[in-house]
Amino acid sequence: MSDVLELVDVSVVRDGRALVDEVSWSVKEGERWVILGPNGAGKTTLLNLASSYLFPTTGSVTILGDRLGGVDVFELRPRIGMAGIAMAEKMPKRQTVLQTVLTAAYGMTATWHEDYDPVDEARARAFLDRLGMNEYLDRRFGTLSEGERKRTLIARAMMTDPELLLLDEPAAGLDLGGREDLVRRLGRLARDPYAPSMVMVTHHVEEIAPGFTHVLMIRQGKVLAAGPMETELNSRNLSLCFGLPLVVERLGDRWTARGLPLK
Ligand SMILES: Nc1ncnc2c1ncn2[C@@H]1O[C@H](COP(=O)(O)OP(=O)(O)OP(=O)(O)O)[C@@H](O)[C@H]1O
Repeated sequence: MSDVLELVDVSVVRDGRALVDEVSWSVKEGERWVILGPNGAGKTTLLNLASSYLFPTTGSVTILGDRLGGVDVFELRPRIGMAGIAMAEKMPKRQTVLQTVLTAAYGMTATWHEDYDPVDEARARAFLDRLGMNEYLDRRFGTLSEGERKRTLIARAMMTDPELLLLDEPAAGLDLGGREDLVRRLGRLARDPYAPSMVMVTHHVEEIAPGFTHVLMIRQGKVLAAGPMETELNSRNLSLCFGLPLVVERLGDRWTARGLPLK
């Protein structure tokens, strides 16, 4: 299996502080990673490196075989799908759901008056259908609920047929039903052998969909644990990661965690 993403001794330093501190991490083809860590740990900074929107201060980042610094990022970016809050903010609110997804095929966020290829439109409809959005095709993006927006942006991220899919807190802000609906859909995607390699940032182990294979835990920019979910996602690592005693349990193909009561 080849590396989809490889970070070697990567640091990102701002104002004399390492936001990401000598991180070495690799994602191989077909793996589905979860990044866990407390607020401010450096999770989004890692995704920004992985999506080529941020260059490291030191160390090397290789994405889909191309090393950052030696490649035209505008050729690399269409090969990476990204869905997250930063992307939601860039989307024109008056654009319809279908247009929001379709514009990704043309590397744009806004629609112009060019004619779209019917093949692209069919693909956009199919991705939206897979994410349960086929009733909303003509709705304006700005009128969608949080969950509907997140599902639209995941469909959008799939549109360029990416080799690497990056999801930044896809379930944040969703109610219980919305979260469970999204987890089911992400689980279907994660188990699809034709789906791209995936990296998902989350704060909650309950949001880990079945089919995710590996976990990276970071704290204060440093890697605390990285490897297969079965061995690395345990109470010891999670407690060290979040800085309080936690118990993590596996229930079937899902995970749950809780803090121990105060004495
Ligand atoms: N451009 C910047 N200059 C200085 N500090 C920054 C910059 N960007 C991010 N930071 C800081 O770097 C740290 C890591 O930020 P990052 O957004 O990667 O964390 P995170 O793990 O995604 O956090 P959260 O879970 O709260 O979203 C934070 O303390 C943040 O304030």
